Amino acid sequence: MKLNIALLAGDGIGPEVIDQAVKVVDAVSKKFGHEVSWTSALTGAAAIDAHGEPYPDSTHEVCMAADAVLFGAIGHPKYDNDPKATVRPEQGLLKMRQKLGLFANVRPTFTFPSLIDNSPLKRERIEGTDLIILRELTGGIYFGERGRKDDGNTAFDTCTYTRAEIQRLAKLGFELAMSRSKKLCCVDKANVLESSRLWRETVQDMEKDFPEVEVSYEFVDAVAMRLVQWPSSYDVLITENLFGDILTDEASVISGSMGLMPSASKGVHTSLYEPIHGSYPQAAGKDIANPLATVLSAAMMFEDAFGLKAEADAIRDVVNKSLAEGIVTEDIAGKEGKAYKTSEVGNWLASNI
Ligand SMILES: NC(=O)C1=CN([C@@H]2O[C@H](COP(=O)(O)OP(=O)(O)OC[C@H]3O[C@@H](n4cnc5c(N)ncnc54)[C@H](O)[C@@H]3O)[C@@H](O)[C@H]2O)C=CC1
Ligand SMILES: CC(C)CC(=O)C(=O)O
Ligand SMILES: [Mg+2]
Repeated sequence: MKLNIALLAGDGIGPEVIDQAVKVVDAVSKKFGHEVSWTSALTGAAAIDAHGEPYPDSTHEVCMAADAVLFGAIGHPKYDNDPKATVRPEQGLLKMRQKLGLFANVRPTFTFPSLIDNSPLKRERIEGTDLIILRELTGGIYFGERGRKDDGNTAFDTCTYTRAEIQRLAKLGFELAMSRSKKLCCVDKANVLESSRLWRETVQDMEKDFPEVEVSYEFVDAVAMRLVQWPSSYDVLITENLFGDILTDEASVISGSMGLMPSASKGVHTSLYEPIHGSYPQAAGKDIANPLATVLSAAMMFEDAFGLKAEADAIRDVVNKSLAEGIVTEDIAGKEGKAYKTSEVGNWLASNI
């Protein structure tokens, strides 16, 4: 099979973790007889430096022409520490999600058998965790009207959702629940927010179309607590953009590191695969970041975008093997264990696949 993949490395550790994913994708493709064609393009601060904007049209064209997009991360401290910057890398991420119509971000949270004791949470709490947070990705407060009042001292951001936006995300959530344990949790703040009340009302209306799915409705503040208290009690959770962003970083603690959690962003025009973490600027250029979240995102790409499950499983198997054998970066190795470089982990994965 010919696999046309757009490659957006981005900023910070993005290029380093993407390099490892490319090695693994090339290795698994070789093993299974696929031909990979990579087309690279700039996003984020790298694109601002080269083109003056963080998601140039040329990058969009590359994404649209590809069968799938593999993305690293964007973000640079020079913008993070300058609140007055008007062009920012993150605008590129949002524009990319919007222009590609990537409305559903599938973020699984799971544990790795050999890492259970790496989590700061107790083994008995997290064992058996296998949940998916389905985060709405092109609506809500990240895309709503925002600004400053004339006095400059009052700022506002608006959270807006339409019924149709909620329905398309919730439909995926119900379908996902049907393919798993038939349990769905709608996470909102309907005791306060009108947009959350529309979420709840819309999901309640959809229940009749999926009578086998047991739906619960929980407030986001309580979910933030229960997620680390008793994560294995959840299966599929659906939620809006901001809540999903925050809850998934929190949930990564269950697995043991932010550097482990992959995601798939499903869309109208294409699908994009990306780690849930950011550009981790403190580690940029040091060859220490964990590449596994990006490698596992590539596994999701094989399964979802190309329907190649055996290839995806081969990647997951070699990742599990690397963890079991201690071929891990410093975030997992801890103070006593041997820490491998990002590139060493990538090389090991590619040669053991
Ligand atoms: N999708 C994206 O491109 C995202 C971009 N960002 C951007 O990234 C920049 C940094 O943001 P932060 O809030 O510091 O989030 P971050 O996710 O980059 O890093 C937070 C912490 O998570 C850990 N971490 C993240 N990735 C890791 C990896 N691969 N291996 C080991 N540990 C890892 C590190 O302890 C790090 O300090 C900002 O400019 C932000 O806007 C943030 C989140 C997502
Ligand atoms: C710019 C942010 C919305 C990026 C982020 O934190 C994420 O997508 O998880
Ligand atoms: Mg985030």
